[in-house]
Amino acid sequence: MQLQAQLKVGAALLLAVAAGISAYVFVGYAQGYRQGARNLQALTSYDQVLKAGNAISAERAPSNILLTLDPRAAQAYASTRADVADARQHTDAALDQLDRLIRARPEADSETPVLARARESLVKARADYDALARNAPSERSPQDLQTAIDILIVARKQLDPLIADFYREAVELAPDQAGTMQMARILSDLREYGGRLGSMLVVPLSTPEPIDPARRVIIATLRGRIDELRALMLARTGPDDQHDDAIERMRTQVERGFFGRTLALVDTLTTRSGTDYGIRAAAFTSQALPDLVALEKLEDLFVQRAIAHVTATQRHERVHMLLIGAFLLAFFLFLLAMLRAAESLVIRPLLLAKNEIVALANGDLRRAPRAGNSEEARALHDAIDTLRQQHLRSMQLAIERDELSKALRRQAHTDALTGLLNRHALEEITGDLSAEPVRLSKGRGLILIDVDYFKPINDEHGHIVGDLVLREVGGRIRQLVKEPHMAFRYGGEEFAVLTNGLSMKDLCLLAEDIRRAISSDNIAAPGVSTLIVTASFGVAKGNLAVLTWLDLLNAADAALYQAKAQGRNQLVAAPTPTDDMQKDRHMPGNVQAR
Ligand SMILES: Nc1nc2c(ncn2[C@@H]2O[C@H](COP(=O)(O)OP(=O)(O)OP(=O)(O)O)[C@@H](O)[C@H]2O)c(=O)[nH]1
Repeated sequence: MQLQAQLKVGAALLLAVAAGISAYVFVGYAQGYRQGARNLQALTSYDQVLKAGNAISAERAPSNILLTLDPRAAQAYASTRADVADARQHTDAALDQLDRLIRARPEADSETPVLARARESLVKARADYDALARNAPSERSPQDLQTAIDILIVARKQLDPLIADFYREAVELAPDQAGTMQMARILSDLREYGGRLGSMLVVPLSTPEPIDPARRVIIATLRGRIDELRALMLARTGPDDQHDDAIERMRTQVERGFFGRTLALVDTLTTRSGTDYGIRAAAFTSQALPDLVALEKLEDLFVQRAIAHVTATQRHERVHMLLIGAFLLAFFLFLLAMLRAAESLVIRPLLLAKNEIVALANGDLRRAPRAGNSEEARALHDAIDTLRQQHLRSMQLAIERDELSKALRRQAHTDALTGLLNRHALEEITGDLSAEPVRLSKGRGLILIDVDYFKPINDEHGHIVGDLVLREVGGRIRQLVKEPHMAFRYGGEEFAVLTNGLSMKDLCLLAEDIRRAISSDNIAAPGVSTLIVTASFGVAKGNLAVLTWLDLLNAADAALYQAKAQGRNQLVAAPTPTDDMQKDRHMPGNVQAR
């Protein structure tokens, strides 16, 4: 597999593993987050049902005060009526909000019957209150007053199952907040029992009349219940309880107000046997109300603390989910960057290096553009450069060797004295004449030239002059022999001209030109005034009788021999089958057929 593909597969595997681990952790946090959302919903419902309960409880205070007022005392009556209207509006809003929360829950599809019953009781209680309030105080029977008060208490009681349900649900979902929520419930109960306790005194105080035994039993029961709740509250407040300044301040206020002042007043009033209570119902209610409100506030502080805790946990889970997502994204980008870096730092330089090496092997010595700045890429390119230098050197060496061998060849084929090709060169063309005869191509012709009476020149003028004569004769031959014909020094004072494509007639004309060129001019030599040499020529051409190089040489040699024999300074053409018939007609000047 290619390195690039391997890297991609590796990166994909790494990404898959990272994604798997992240997904596992992410799912954990997501579950926590969802759980947090459910906890928050449960806590919000619990908070709202407590608020609704408190609202009904709170509605009692202005309603009870209204029952103590005379409609004719218009200002006080109207003001309290407005308070009642506000309280009712507050209760309705709280119940509506609770209704909405219940409907928003996945399991609920309509208003709970509990809530419907609470609303019914409220409607009825409010109607009773309103009917009573319209009458003059003297026309309000204590019995009717108590009935209206009781119905309002019943309305509040209707919510108890809902409070219990939501409390249980909230504790189950967020057990770590159980203590806080229990505190809230205790405070809510305290607020209700405190309110009911006050309501039990409204009729005796407003009539006024002595507290009847039945009412005393109820008051004693409520008082006992309040003490129990207080004990429970104190038991729940341990040294490990979370410290919270706002809660502590409110707790102190509750201790002093509700448990101190209000309960002491209730206890004082309930121990009276006559009707001289020393305080009117409205004043009593107004005095007790802030302490009941403090209970509500303390309860709310506890619920809000639990909600804040769950919200913080949920935010924490969300931050973790975002962090995991960011990590995955960063990891993906990192892998992508690594892949790109590997491609530009490793793969591209490798591919370019491969191409460069292939080009080098094919003889392309050009430098390729460099790729990759890594030390390894540079080292690779340096190595290729070294290879290129070596390749260049060996190519130069090969060229030099080639030129040298050409020069040697030339040297081996050149006669040092005349500069003409030597006999060895001729034999390269004609082959080894002593071995198997080599067939001659038809157009070939040969002129053998032998300087006449050369020995006497040597003898008379010395070898140096003899050499000079040979050089001059060779030069005059070269002047006349052009491509494709070739001139050779055949040996000693003998020369040869090898022709190609010439007819016998042209061959003889060439030989005659050479003969005249040799003999026509004086050869200048130091110490010699007149030096004219002649030469004899034997001319032969491939024909029906001359089929091999040996035949050609023998034929030319025989013709030369004849030219010598006939007096020298002439040329003799070797006979051909056709030549026999036409010899006299075509032979130029000094030419004779043998
Ligand atoms: N200076 C010189 N003389 C050479 C060279 N090669 C051969 N010779 C001489 O050439 C002479 C050839 O003489 P011969 O073969 O007798 O021929 P000739 O004197 O030319 O007489 P014919 O060919 O019969 O006309 C010899 O004396 C050789 O020594 C050479 O390279 N330089």
